[in-house]
Amino acid sequence: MDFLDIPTVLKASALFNGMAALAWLTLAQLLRIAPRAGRLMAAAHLARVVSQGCGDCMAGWPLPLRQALSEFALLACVLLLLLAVRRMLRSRQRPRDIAWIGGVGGVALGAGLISGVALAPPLVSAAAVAALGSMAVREMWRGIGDRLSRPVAIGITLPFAALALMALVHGAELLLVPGWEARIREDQLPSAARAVLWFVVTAAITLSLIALMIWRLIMRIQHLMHRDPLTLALNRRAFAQALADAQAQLQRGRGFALVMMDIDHFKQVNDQHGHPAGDAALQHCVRVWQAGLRDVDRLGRLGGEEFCALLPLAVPDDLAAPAAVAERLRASLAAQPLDWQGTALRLTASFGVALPAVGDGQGEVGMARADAELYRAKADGRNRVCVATHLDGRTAPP
Ligand SMILES: Nc1nc2c(ncn2[C@@H]2O[C@H](COP(=O)(O)OP(=O)(O)OP(=O)(O)O)[C@@H](O)[C@H]2O)c(=O)[nH]1
Repeated sequence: MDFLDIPTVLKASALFNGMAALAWLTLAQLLRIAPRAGRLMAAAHLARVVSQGCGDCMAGWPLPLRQALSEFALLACVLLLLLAVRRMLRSRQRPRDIAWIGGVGGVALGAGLISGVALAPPLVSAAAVAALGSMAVREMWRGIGDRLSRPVAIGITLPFAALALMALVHGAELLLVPGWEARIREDQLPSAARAVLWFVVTAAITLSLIALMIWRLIMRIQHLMHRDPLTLALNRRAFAQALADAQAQLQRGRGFALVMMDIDHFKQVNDQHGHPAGDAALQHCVRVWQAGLRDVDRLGRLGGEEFCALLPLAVPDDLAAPAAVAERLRASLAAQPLDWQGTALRLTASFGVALPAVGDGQGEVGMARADAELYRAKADGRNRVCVATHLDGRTAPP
């Protein structure tokens, strides 16, 4: 690479990392987009600048000081990067493992620098970067592997795999290729090709994190579009879409049931305890019901205190299964009063269960039948489940 000299590459890399840190800070502080992950990424980029000797602004500094700063900054950079990945993926994993690797790596680095064995610090750094890089690959894959298309997930994960691999290869060459110790002692710069490769990997990692952030934003927007803001159940429009999709599946033999539910005497909660208590009651009911439903079930808020659950069925015509689910939901709500400012508010709800009709594009027939059963449950005294008596919803609506 005759057209590129190493100091130029290092300066370009320092400039890129400085600007990337500024961009992440702007996103985090001014726009409040992924603020914690953004701050961690900004710190990681600044650590990267230090690890590369800030372009060549440390040129006049004593070699041991430069080496110590560079190795510790590289370790810090990769630690911060992994923390940022976890924040971006909203991982609940505690950072204890990262703290351990950071602590052990830091002590080993310190010992290596003090020992005067020239190969020790870069070897420790390479091992730590390889370990942290592979952790990032594993976590990235766990977080997005089955939520994004395969090529996109591979593309986003690849730079972290490249980081781990390059650190491994560097560790191996330190051990196996003669002459490295002398090069480190004489403070020889890496080749231009090597410097460019590291620069490209750093830039690719930044792009991966940006892609992750955009994906998170899209997920957030979709969440806001599809969810009722108070209870986080599906909103009416999203539920209608889920129902239309389920109706389409019904043609292919995949059955489902509708469970319409309505909180009993909800107006009294508002009237006696105030609107905030009513809001808390709605949230409480959804919490209790969601806990009793499976991941494949969809719970939607149709409006006010009326909800509907769509339950995919293993056996298409089996009304007994959704009836049992509705009974369980009824019983669990009745058994778990809401604690409202020290007062136990006993809440109950009425349920109507029905099967959908084939060929009913938007599912209106099934909804009407479940609604009729709900009406019956209210009329029969509330806090009960009523199930459509005519089981064959496919051919003859009642
Ligand atoms: N706090 C709160 N109240 C709401 C919300 N949406 C609707 N409501 C109230 O829900 C109440 C519904 O009352 P009704 O339709 O009379 O039903 P109910 O009192 O539950 O009586 P039954 O259904 O017959 O048992 C009304 O007072 C609405 O103002 C909301 O988002 N928050």
